[in-house]
Amino acid sequence: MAQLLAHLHEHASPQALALVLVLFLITLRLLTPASRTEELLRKLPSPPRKLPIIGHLHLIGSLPHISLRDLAVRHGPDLLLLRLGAAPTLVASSPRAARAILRTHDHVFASRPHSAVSDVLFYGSANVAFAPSGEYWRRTRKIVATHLLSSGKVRSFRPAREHEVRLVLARLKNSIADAGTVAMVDVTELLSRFSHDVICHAVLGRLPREEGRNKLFRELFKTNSKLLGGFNLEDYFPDLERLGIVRRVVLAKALRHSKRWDVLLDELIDKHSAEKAVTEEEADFMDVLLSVQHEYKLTRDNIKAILMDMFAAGTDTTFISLDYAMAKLIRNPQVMAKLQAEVRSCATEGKEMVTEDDLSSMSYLTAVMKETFRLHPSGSLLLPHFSVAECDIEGYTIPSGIRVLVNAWALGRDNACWERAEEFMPERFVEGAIDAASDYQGNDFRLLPFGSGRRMCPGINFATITFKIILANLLYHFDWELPPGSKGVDMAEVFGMDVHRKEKLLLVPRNPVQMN
Ligand code: HEM
Repeated sequence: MAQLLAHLHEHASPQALALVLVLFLITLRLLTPASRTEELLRKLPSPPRKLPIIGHLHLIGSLPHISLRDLAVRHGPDLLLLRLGAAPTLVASSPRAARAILRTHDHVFASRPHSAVSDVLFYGSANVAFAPSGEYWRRTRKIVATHLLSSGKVRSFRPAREHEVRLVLARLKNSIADAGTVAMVDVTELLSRFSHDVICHAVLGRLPREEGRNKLFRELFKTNSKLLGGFNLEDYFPDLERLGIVRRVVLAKALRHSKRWDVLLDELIDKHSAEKAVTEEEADFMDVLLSVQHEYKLTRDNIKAILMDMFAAGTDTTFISLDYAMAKLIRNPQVMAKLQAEVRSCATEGKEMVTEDDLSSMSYLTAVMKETFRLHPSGSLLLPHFSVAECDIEGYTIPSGIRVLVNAWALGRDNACWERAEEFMPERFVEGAIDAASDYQGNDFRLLPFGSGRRMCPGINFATITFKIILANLLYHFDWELPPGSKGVDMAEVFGMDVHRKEKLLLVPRNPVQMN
């Protein structure tokens, strides 16, 4: 069969190839008797209009977090089973269901489904984020949580973050000086570059900053996101992978791309190994990983996969949240004014910049951040989880081997959980308000931008301090407006690896008239 498909791929039209695949999959399905898994799945709430082969895939639009919320409202508000191709996928859309999956039965759902693209990009899914649960994942997660992203290590990167903030401020001041009249700034690009540079600094900070290296990382990472975020046929039709042509056809691009990463990471590891030892405070992520390599039995490929994870998990997520925050502030001038007043009140005369010491007294800044996470969690469906045993939830038995999505986006907008759920209202989180006690640390199952439980994001401290320090400084130093003639901020979204705004955020920064 594999040979036949390879032959067809060379010589036949795409339509003929598709027809052969469809016939093959139908035959395979008809020949397979209904299993216990299938019997359990049939009891779960599921939308009608399932089509042969593709199942419910046609019901998932270009913005899956929205389609899934709408399907849940109609057919399964807590749990909903979808047949996405050959991959049964359970969607949790209520705080109760999210709690059952991420807390009560966390040990059952803490694995990840297999992804052929991730296998290629991350040296056999040897990164933390896509590794299946088990001894390797526990070991690498421990390294990341205790050595790279512990609160002490995150604090030690304070000079690096403040350095990157200063570079952004200098760039903005130059744009204003150069423009003479109105300096239009691509804020989306500015924030994306900042988030990447902060991670590059943390990962490789000890090496001299080479011209163009961070840009190369940004380019490489963009392709990663496209490859991981796209519709990967083999994730929904695992039979195709077993036929062997997937590797040759579908994954060819991922293979070529992974070679570029491999060369770059090898070069950087060699440079680090050649340098003499550094103190604990000076050590960047690469130093730390090399220093624990033997203790944790890491191969060179393991180290590369973990390093790539830092870029993959830590850059777009942070910049997308910042981009939404700025967009929301522009659309809500009274919130912008209130936040700006708080940030500026911390400034003593002639203060060069807001520092991380100042942030602890800015409670409204924290409220704005929470509200941004509530409405726009960049990982709208978290990362997919995977069940490794049977377990009972809400009167249903969920079989082993099922993909599970938690719709964090839907939780944050649930009218039954939040007052005026669709409104950007940071006031809900300030002291004395109804949701003041709510946090994003995985304890409030209405607000899960970082997930909860064993697979919860280990980068929360890194992400939130990065978010606050740049936002506070952007508002401290500049007043922000839409460019003349602009019709407003377009909030249209695109779904990829993360959900993000489609259009660039173009704004005009102005030096404030007077600062108190
Ligand atoms: C605003 C920024 C961020 C958001 C919204 C975010 C969100 C998330 C989410 C939703 C998950 C998946 C949780 C699950 O599957 O249940 C995750 C996993 C992860 N994040 Fe973050 N993240 C952010 C920043 C970061 C940063 C800065 C880093 C590291 C530098 C990081 C490292 C990771 C890693 C390694 C995982 C995989 C954990 C595992 O599978 O065990 N994240 N993040």
